[in-house]
Amino acid sequence: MKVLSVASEIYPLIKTGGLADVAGALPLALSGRGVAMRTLIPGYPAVKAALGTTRHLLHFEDLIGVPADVLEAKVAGLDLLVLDAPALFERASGPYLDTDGKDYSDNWRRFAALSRAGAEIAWGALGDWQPDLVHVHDWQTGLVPAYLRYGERPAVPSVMTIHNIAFQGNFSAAVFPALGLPPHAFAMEGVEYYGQVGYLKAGVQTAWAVSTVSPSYAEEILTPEFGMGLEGLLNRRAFDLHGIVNGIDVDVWNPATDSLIATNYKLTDLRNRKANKRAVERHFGLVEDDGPLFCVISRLTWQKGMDLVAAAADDIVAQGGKLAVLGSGDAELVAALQTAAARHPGRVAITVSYNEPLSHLMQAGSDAILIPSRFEPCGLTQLYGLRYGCVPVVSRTGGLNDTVIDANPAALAARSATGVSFGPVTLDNLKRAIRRTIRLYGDPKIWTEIQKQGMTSDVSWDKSAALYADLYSSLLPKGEY
Ligand SMILES: Nc1ncnc2c1ncn2[C@@H]1O[C@H](COP(=O)(O)OP(=O)(O)O[C@H]2O[C@H](CO)[C@@H](O)[C@H](O)[C@H]2O)[C@@H](O)[C@H]1O
Repeated sequence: MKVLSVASEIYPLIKTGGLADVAGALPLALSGRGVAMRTLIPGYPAVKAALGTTRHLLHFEDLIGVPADVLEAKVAGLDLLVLDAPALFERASGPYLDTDGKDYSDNWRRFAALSRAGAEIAWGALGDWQPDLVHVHDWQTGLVPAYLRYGERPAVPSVMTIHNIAFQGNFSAAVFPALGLPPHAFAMEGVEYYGQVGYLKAGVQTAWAVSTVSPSYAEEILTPEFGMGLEGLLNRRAFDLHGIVNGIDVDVWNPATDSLIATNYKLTDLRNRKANKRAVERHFGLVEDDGPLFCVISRLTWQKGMDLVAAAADDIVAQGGKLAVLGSGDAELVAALQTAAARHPGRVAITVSYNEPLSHLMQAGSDAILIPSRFEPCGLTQLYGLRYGCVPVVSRTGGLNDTVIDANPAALAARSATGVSFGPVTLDNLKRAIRRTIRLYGDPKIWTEIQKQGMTSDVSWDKSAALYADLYSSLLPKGEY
């Protein structure tokens, strides 16, 4: 089966969050299941710099107002189609934001162009390669299924995956005429969304199937609390809505072979984690002792409950713990965490940056990772934590709920506990969960058991890749696959 994936970021070429990890891992996970996936991504400077040999496949004279080309390249086992449109993608700062941290004012055009190119390729523009199905991710590619639906060309099945419903890509109705959709597409059953053009809404409305990245989150987004305005439409599409939990690339994230950590270790020699703990403490300027070391690796946002982490820091320290934070994001939350660090030199520290190698070392050396998200479609850092024996302390929501087994008395007795979970998300409940974690840490036998149970839980893509392959097959003409 041939599948075109369209995504606005992909690991290891360009990454601002979990979407990149999934877009990069899924093609590899699916290749053993009879799915040949090619991924269309924008030609940002970082992407073009990583390409090596390319082949020119396609030229657009006017792709939503600009000329563009499609190049083919193979990088890190990925079969890439790169949309080379310098006017849209060659920018000095990140994929979505300018140097002041504001959305590029032409994001509507940039991602309409990506989507339009995806639709043209789906219709066979490459000539010798036409996909059987298109899989698109998040609002940046939400117009692909809409173009396919309104294109008056042969139907192509599509799957739209929601990684984060908080980002919806809503733009003024004034951009609609430039999108190249027929006038009747600007309607409730099309791309119109509360008087605007909604890219994610368009995708959810017009894709053949919709998925999100965990079963719990697929239930949650049917409610007003989590649906963020899309719950009505999602309820209408509930039969076509699937929750498939993310996996991780267990080769990239393997403590036994990871070259980004200080000392490699396996389940059988967890004592080697200590050298990594010392390395984390040194990096962050924390005192070197055996008290529990908590870490955070996250976008610093309200979604991720980072205000609560800042408020819980005093409690961690009062109980002999330490806290190392790696992240970037909202200035207010950065300031709150920096203030906590200033209150507790040597006990609380923050590195404000995006640092992939450091994130590996932190998973390898910290005792526990705090993830008190207010909503979490899946979450990947708890999966990395499980794989690295860094015990996840998570809120009971979305994918966190589906992937971490709380160390309650029953789970401890059954030897199935893999972390600590709490809910609802309040400061008191987070503090209670931290206290419980520190108590568990105080009993080395139980703690090691929790670590080992986490390290042996299946966080690979195996099961979920099979579910995606089944979902794709279910959309193709019967008997074809
Ligand atoms: N400062 C930093 N330095 C280095 N690495 C950092 C970092 N900050 C974050 N990361 C990394 O970025 C990724 C974040 O992925 P998450 O799944 O936790 O959240 P995100 O909200 O981005 O993804 C959305 O999409 C994913 C994919 O579906 C869902 O799991 C998730 O719930 C949803 O919100 C992880 O690989 C993490 O290690």
